[in-house]
Amino acid sequence: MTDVKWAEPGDLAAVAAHITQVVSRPGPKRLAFTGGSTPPRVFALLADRGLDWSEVTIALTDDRRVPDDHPASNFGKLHAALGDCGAKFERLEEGMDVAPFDLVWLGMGEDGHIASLFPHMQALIRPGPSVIATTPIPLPPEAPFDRLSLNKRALKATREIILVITGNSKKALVERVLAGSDAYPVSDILRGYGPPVTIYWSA
Ligand SMILES: O=C1O[C@H](COP(=O)(O)O)[C@@H](O)[C@H](O)[C@H]1O
Repeated sequence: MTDVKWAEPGDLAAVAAHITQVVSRPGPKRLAFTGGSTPPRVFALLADRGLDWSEVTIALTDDRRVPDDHPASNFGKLHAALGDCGAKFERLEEGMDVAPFDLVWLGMGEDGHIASLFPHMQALIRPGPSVIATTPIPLPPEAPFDRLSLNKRALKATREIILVITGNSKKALVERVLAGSDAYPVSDILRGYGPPVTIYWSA
């Protein structure tokens, strides 16, 4: 069973501190960052820290299939905040395989989706590749786009996962999963076999 622990409830500074620790380890590091609305707030904290990113490769767990300059582009937001930091950026391309990570940072939607693995979706499942095309059903009104996503195997190929959630309803969903619900995409991350997970929650 996965080793899951809750971080002390706090703000997103604790998430930035966790990522800082990983970035500050000696040697090459591979990080996968989530999409959604929370990351830019953490990117802003990281950008202010003067970290040495020269041995860091940053990938995304998922993205919307939109141009980089579209407001819904996860890559666009990542690049706007950290594009000059010195890290190498690895773009998601359908059908590609990715090397294992040191840290995978996941967010979670109100429906329990992680990356762009939704409870109901069309996904092109092919043997092998880590990056798959997905289409949520129904398309969420706030981001009605086809997606690219790391599959679960790639998300779990990491030394550790941090799951960063905000709000009481997402906290309640995670508590249901930890109490035994297998109904959500996040269930397998928290209750299947895989790397240790630290959950960061803030109101
Ligand atoms: O659409 C997405 O949103 C979720 C939740 O992100 P939030 O920061 O807006 O709560 C995210 O986990 C996922 O990667 C992304 O595709």
